[in-house]
Amino acid sequence: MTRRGIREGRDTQAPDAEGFDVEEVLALVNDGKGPARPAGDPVPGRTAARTEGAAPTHGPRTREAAASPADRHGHRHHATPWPEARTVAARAARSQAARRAPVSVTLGDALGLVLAGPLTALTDLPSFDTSAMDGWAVAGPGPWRVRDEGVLAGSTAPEPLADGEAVRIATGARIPPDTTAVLRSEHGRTDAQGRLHPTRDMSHGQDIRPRGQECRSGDQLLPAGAVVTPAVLGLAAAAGYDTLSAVPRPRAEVLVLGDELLTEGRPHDGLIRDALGPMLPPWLRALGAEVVAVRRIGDDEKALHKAVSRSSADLILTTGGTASGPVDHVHPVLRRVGAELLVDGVQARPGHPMLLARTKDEQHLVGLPGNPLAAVSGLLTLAEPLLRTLSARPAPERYGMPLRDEVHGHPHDTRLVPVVLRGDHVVPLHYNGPAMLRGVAAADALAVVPPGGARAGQRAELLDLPWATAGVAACFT
Ligand SMILES: Nc1nc2c(c(=O)[nH]1)N[C@H]1C(S)=C(S)[C@@H](COP(=O)(O)OP(=O)(O)OC[C@H]3O[C@@H](n4cnc5c(N)ncnc54)[C@H](O)[C@@H]3O)O[C@H]1N2
Ligand code: MOO
Repeated sequence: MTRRGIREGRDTQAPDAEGFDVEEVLALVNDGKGPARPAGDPVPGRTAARTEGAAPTHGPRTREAAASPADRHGHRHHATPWPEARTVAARAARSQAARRAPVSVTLGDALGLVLAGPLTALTDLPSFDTSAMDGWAVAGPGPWRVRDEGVLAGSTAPEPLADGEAVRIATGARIPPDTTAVLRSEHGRTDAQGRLHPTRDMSHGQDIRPRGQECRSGDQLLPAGAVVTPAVLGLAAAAGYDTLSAVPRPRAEVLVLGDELLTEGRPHDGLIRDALGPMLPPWLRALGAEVVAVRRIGDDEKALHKAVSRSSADLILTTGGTASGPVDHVHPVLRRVGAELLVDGVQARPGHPMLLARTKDEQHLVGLPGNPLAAVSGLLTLAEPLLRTLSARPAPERYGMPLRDEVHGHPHDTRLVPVVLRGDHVVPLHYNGPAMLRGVAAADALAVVPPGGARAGQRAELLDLPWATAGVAACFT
């Protein structure tokens, strides 16, 4: 089923049946008659939207990763275009050094991983001739004499049948040698002498699943690179596997910067709650990572340097400190550790100060801006493609849907705007400012709005939020 198919299927249910009241969300929906307060978009793009017909498209760029040093006085001149930033991030971890060797994992631990080699059948499936129905195994044409003892699933090798003989058999039981067909229980009747008669025509081999019908031992069932889904776990178990060879989850470490952050209670005295510490670990797990640590570093350059230089994670994510404020320590620390800046600012709103650096041959760092929606933007722009490469996951199929409403654009930068799916359209949400999570918390996806904006009815590329497609339990456990 296509993504659209899934969507349409879901949308045919009354939204209220899911406990999700459209009216409740109207306060968030960008319908032009929404809250008096504007959407919180800080960019000077409101007039630019009127040039919507001329909105540039995201063509592929050939320029290699921006390796320029950080400029503490602004990012504009070397900021990477948004589509290119994603490509750079996806390619950054392709080197042998960045990849980890496959691991053997039990089926119970393999969900969501990617197969490091093909899944090859360890047995024929079915591994013996099997009854497809409850009924009788019969030999030759009826009527048949019925044996006293039946054959159940899991029972040892049954005795061969003689011509004119039948035996009670259960679905999944081994077919006795010389059986010619299985007669379904609803298609047979026993006469006064105890002889079994068919009540309808039957064909030779009917309702027998022959050994090897699905596969022969050694057949390739799935190629290397397949994602282990619940169905793959079932197939692997059926085919005889106890463990699978898989690409391990990349290890991610989160470093939360900022002296102003509280970990509990209400904001007070200029202090605010840390929104990223609780949000990032489950989201990173949904993107394929194993989160090895979340550390709170404050605004302490020494502590940040120590944490970065000691980390053995495949990916370090910092939050905050990417801009040019007095305590924005990410760039200085990257210089101190001799990191190579691959992306230093992205032409994206929110989140333009986001960055990607190679700290060691086998280690990368994604600097997420501190504003929470800007951090989400950095997560989806840089961390998602990088983790996808490291975990060998396939790139999701790109797709888009028409916007119900016009979305104002930034003159130069790509905007990522939280949207909800409603029928054949996506509806942009209010509260999409860089410091706000209210929009994205109600959203199904982020719409990619090209520089210059998008008209109502214009198709926008969508970045799925993992829980919108898979459900919270499926993607986070
Ligand atoms: N002179 C300039 N100042 C700023 C620019 C700029 O281009 N020039 N860009 C602005 C933009 S856009 C963003 S986004 C932020 C990025 O700032 P940083 O990455 O350095 O982040 P901080 O300054 O540390 O924090 C920004 C903001 O976010 C709050 N924050 C930080 N961490 C968290 C957290 N874990 N949970 C919730 N909120 C958090 C922090 O208190 C600040 O309010 O820079 C602009 N400035
Ligand atoms: O536009 Mo910033 O990058 O506030 O998020």
